[in-house]
Amino acid sequence: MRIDIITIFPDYFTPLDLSLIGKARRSGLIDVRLHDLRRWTYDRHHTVDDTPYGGGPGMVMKPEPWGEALDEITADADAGTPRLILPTPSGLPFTQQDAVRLAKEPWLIFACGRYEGIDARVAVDAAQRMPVEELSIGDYVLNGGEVATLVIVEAISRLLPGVLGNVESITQDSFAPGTMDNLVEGPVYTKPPVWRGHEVPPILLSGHHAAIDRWRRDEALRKTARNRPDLIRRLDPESLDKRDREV
Ligand SMILES: Nc1cc(-c2ccc3ccn(Cc4ccccc4)c3c2)n[nH]1
Repeated sequence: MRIDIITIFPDYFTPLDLSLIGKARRSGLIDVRLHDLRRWTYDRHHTVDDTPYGGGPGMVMKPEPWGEALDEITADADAGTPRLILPTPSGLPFTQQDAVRLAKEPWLIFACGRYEGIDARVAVDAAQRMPVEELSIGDYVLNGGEVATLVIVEAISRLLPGVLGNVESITQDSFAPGTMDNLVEGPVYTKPPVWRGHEVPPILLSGHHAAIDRWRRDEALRKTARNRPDLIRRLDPESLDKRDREV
């Protein structure tokens, strides 16, 4: 997968050199390219923002640098058609299902806005040449799109074949399609069996794998009901067996 990130703060993305994503980049599994938006400004101050039409507080990002940046980056015709991702508080909620869907894309471009956002015409113009998605990572306001882009890139990259050593752990993720659809995962434990007087639930040391799987599903249902009753309401009753309904 190719990922282009356009930002006025490229240093925000040094975390993508670390850990599993860093390893995936070095092995060529993911091709991440950072672009400083100011490269497409030509005035002495490399201006990327201006006052909002209609008045109001703050500044808006000018359309010209974005248009030229996207033109140059997408001119790389042999890489296929990219999908443009625009993090914004007003976007569609980004979910695990979106991560699964976007992990299948060959090329993503992330436009990291700042100030009060990017001139709306940038998304309209880009949509004439590629699919554009405005995505929110949650109902809180950040100062720009960089942190949201890091979140989305990590959620997608960990699903790419070869990035995580243990594929199994993906299927047991919270919200993972299939067994964990709309459930959060339950508690996890490791050695020692007793720590500060706290015991690991004996079932997990029993070796009875069917019973262990049952216990884990019960705990996932309990934790989902406690922390995410909104997800319980979304559960397809067909996906619940008789035992589930007793939890
Ligand atoms: N889920 C999520 C995404 C963002 C986000 C993404 C990109 C930008 C670009 C500028 N801002 C600041 C901003 C403040 C207020 C109104 C609009 C924009 C951004 C915030 N916040 N929260």
